[in-house]
Amino acid sequence: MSDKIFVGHLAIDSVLYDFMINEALPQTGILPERFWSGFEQTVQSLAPLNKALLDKRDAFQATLDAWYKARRGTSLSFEEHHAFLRSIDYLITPPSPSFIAPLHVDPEIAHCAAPQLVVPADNARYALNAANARWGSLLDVFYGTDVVEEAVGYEKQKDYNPKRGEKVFALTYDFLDVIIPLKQGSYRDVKSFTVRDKAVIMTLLSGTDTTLKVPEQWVAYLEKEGVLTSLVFKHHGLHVEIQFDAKSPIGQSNAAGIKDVILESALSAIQDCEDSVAAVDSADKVNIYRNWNGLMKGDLSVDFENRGKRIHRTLNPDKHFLTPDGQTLTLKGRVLLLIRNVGMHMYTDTITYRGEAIPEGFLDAFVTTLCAIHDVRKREGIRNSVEGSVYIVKPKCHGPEEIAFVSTLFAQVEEVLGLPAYTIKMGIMDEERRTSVNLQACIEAAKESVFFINTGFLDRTGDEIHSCMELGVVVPKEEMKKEVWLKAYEDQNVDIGLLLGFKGKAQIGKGMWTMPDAMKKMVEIKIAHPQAGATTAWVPSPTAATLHALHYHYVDVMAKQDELMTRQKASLEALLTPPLLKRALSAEEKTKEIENNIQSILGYVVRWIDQGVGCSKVPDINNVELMEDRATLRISSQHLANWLHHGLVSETEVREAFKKMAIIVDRQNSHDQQYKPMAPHFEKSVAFQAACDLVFKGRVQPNGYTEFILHVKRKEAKKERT
Ligand SMILES: CC(=O)SCCNC(=O)CCNC(=O)[C@H](O)C(C)(C)COP(=O)(O)OP(=O)(O)OC[C@H]1O[C@@H](n2cnc3c(N)ncnc32)[C@H](O)[C@@H]1OP(=O)(O)O
Ligand SMILES: O=CC(=O)O
Ligand SMILES: [Mg+2]
Repeated sequence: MSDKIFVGHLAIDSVLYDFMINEALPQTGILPERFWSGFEQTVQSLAPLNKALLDKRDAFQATLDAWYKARRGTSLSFEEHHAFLRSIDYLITPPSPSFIAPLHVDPEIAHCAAPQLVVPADNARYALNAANARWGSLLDVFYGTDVVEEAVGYEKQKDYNPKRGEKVFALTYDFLDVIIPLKQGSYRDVKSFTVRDKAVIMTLLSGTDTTLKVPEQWVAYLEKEGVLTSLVFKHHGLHVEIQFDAKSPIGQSNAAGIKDVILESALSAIQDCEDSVAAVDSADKVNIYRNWNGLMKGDLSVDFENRGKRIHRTLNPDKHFLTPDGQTLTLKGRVLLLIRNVGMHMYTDTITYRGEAIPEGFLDAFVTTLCAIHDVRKREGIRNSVEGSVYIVKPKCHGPEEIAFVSTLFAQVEEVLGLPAYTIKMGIMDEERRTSVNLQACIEAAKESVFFINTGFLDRTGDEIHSCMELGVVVPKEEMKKEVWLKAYEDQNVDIGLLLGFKGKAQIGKGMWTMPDAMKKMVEIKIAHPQAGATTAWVPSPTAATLHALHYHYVDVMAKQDELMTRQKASLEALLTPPLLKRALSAEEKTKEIENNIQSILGYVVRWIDQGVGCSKVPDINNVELMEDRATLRISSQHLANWLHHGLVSETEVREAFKKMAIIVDRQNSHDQQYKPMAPHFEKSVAFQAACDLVFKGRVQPNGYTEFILHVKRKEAKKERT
């Protein structure tokens, strides 16, 4: 138990206090007195409003529950449903469209279409890797993933497999031929690349010289001792670097001596303090803040061992090249970092005010912005936002009033920290039903600061199930993706973004790829995101970022957006069509669904509770590894809670399935020395109990959120260990 430091009416945990005084505040120009008094005033003035808005959420849900319950089993009329939602002000009249007007938005957000990486901010090794994920080797991601099948003879081996390498080069040449085409021939026919008279010349195996179809695509190069080592091209605003070293093992495998092809990959990355971390006390919060502070100062580093090798990881420097005219071209070595704060429903006792826990989002907003001042004030060295902005992603807001409230909070933070108005830009997660149905008004409420709208379809699915819990049984989880509300939701987000002038100013983003190892499938499917007009979409790893970057070369998103501006807008009727089951399920289908959900829940929760891991790869019932975080947990737990509530499955069946799947999850984790099995003493496993609570008490969790149960149980597990 750490000590409390008392400042005004605040009682601050000493772990946080020491971090603030010794690490975050120095060099920001903000005196501790100013920080704490501004913080206290904010809590005093805004915490009651925070609470009132949460009460309003509960009141809405109670009203929805009663109305839906009365209509259970009847066919829902859109007109009646619509009139009801209007009558209770759940649905408001959209304001007349007016363009957003954020200023000082970095080019990575405003002008480029590219992948967005998300990373748990509590893991310095991953957090640094994400910051450096701007550049990724195309050869490595083709070679190292299932994009190239491991057919006989083509397997990944301990040493380089040249046969697999040939396939990698074949795919690479195909890509280059499409996006940086030659006037004549193919990259596979090039025996040498040269820079001559401010032009790039490709000499083909036939002896013919050729160049680019569009010469302006070549933007820079590098030479070492008169030998060409690098050529840089630009396509759809993204850079592609071909590196040469004829003496390297890979360079020797091809006539032109190509050592690597490097793609500009993730242009932005979200350091996540929310759904992918397990942060339940001051030590956890400070760990996250310390990583973010190091990223903003530019001095975060980490030492670790990987496959017997010692690695010292720091932020990558910028890259420098020569333009054809002999000028220096500097390209950023790192992604633009954004930070996701927690939602309004989270409270923390890391600081108490007059003895009460405070909204954790207030603490996140103050501390993460304070840390970002280190970057905002920099003029040289390792910089994040060259425009001097701080990008906060705000999750789980319900409707325009809450967005307006967050704007007020951010304005207060700016005032206390002496920052110009709207230094803090807001990323709006469109991931709760009340936000989706009022999206235009939500954006209007943050029009001076909004830098993205993103369809967090995972939380949105959980909220869809919870919102209409009383209406009836929902479809199996997998079938949810085909439901009409989901398509309307995705389309509407793009429609409204375009209507309100996001093009060239802010991102229209799409959700996470949840199968981190299924890269071939991702390459086939995730092209749908830029095709739908999204300027970015989430990926779970740097490898996925490099592969998803291909899609932004194949699709001209800006042209796509122009095309979409005139399409028929998504309908509110479709958006408000609940995903109800309309057919009978076989006993086998039911069992499969229950067991699949329970395996995901247990596999995720056991690591959360016992080891504090907030994001995990967990195999589903078909052995496909899935990314699980609190949003996917919200879906699985709400889904089971719905089936239980409507008697589609019994409590006994679910309890038996929990025990059966716990044995399987224990087996899946048997390689982990730190793992504590749940079977056979289920009643003694805090993790097992937490997982059961999430389902059996799921229906009464506010908005179906999982964090209330998780936090209590994680604290209990931590206490057990001390
Ligand atoms: C609904 C939502 O809110 S989605 C947003 C929240 N979700 C996320 O943020 C997902 C982020 N991704 C992850 O956390 C991880 O990729 C997981 C948990 C899915 C898988 O992690 P692991 O099983 O450890 O991955 P795996 O073993 O395949 O790869 C590890 C390597 O990839 C890197 N890596 C994996 N994910 C990331 C990431 N998101 N950012 C940066 N690097 C990453 C690691 O640094 C490591 O490389 P290193 O050894 O050089 O450090
Ligand atoms: O935050 C993302 C989501 O899908 O939820
Ligand atoms: Mg979410």
